[in-house]
Amino acid sequence: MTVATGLAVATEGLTKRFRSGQLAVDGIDLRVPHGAVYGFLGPNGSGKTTTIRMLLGLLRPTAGTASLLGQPMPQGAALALPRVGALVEGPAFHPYLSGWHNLMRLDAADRTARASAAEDRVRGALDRVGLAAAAGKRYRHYSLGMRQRLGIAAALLRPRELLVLDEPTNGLDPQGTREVRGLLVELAGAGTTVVLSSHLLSEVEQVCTHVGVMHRGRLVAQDTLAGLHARGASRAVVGTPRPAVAAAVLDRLGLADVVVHPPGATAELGDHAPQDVVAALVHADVPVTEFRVSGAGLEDLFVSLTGEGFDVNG
Ligand SMILES: Nc1ncnc2c1ncn2[C@@H]1O[C@H](COP(=O)(O)OP(=O)(O)OP(=O)(O)O)[C@@H](O)[C@H]1O
Repeated sequence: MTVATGLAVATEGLTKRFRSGQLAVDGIDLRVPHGAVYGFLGPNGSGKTTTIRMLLGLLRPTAGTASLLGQPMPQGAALALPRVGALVEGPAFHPYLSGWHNLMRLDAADRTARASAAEDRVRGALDRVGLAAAAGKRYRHYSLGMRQRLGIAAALLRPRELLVLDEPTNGLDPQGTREVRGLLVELAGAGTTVVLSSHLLSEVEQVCTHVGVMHRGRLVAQDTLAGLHARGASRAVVGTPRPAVAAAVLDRLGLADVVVHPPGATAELGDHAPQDVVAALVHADVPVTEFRVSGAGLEDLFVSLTGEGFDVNG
């Protein structure tokens, strides 16, 4: 049952079908290496939150397995979760208490933490998320961004090996967004593995080393950011009335991911020189009406993977 792994997060065939019949997560194999900042990217409703809830043991999978820091979930929750900081739909903060007192309450609930150092921990966590000046303000008077940052502060009350954050910059103003992103980069620099879900391609591009792309419950791509850039940057696009023959030529040349796409075919160009590809097509009597190397980058790649545009703001 244990997922044998040296990975910070790993799943095998992780699946969730809700009682309503909705297949929210459909057999995904996540691979998050230690030290990665993993962007879990996908449009709203693609299954990110459901996956994260399963990873944290908050929701039982219908099928498949998940492991967190080498522990099978949910069975190994007691061993794994103290090493994991999570932000998922915010912890239950008390509206009439200040940020400071809310964190003191959460800290007191952690029996493994030394009580005499509680004030230092809370001060440190509020400082890190830029809420020191608002520490005395009641939670109900916090803006959405401040609430989000308090949630992250709660996740940082003790040193964590892994942070799992569901849309951590959602609802933040540009300044708050920059602060949270900076904080994530800083934490990652100190060795913390970070998994963050986002529907913002630009956010994932800015802070992540690895990316998993969700679409309708399926993980349609998973790679390093550099690897995805390479895939997005260099596809050969051939226009021809003989797409099947063209595809066979591309395949024979060793191009990866050959797709027949009438009226033409496309494939990953990889290291191949465009002129060699054109020469081989012509040599094989493929009438080439168009040849180009698509270099439109990640956004186009994601559109081609998911059939949907991504929100590129933020
Ligand atoms: N408790 C539930 N019961 C039934 N269906 C659910 C439940 N929770 C989520 N879903 C459905 O599962 C699908 C995936 O939802 P999920 O919240 O995981 O997506 P998401 O990618 O996190 O999107 P968002 O960013 O909007 O939260 C959606 O179609 C959603 O309506």
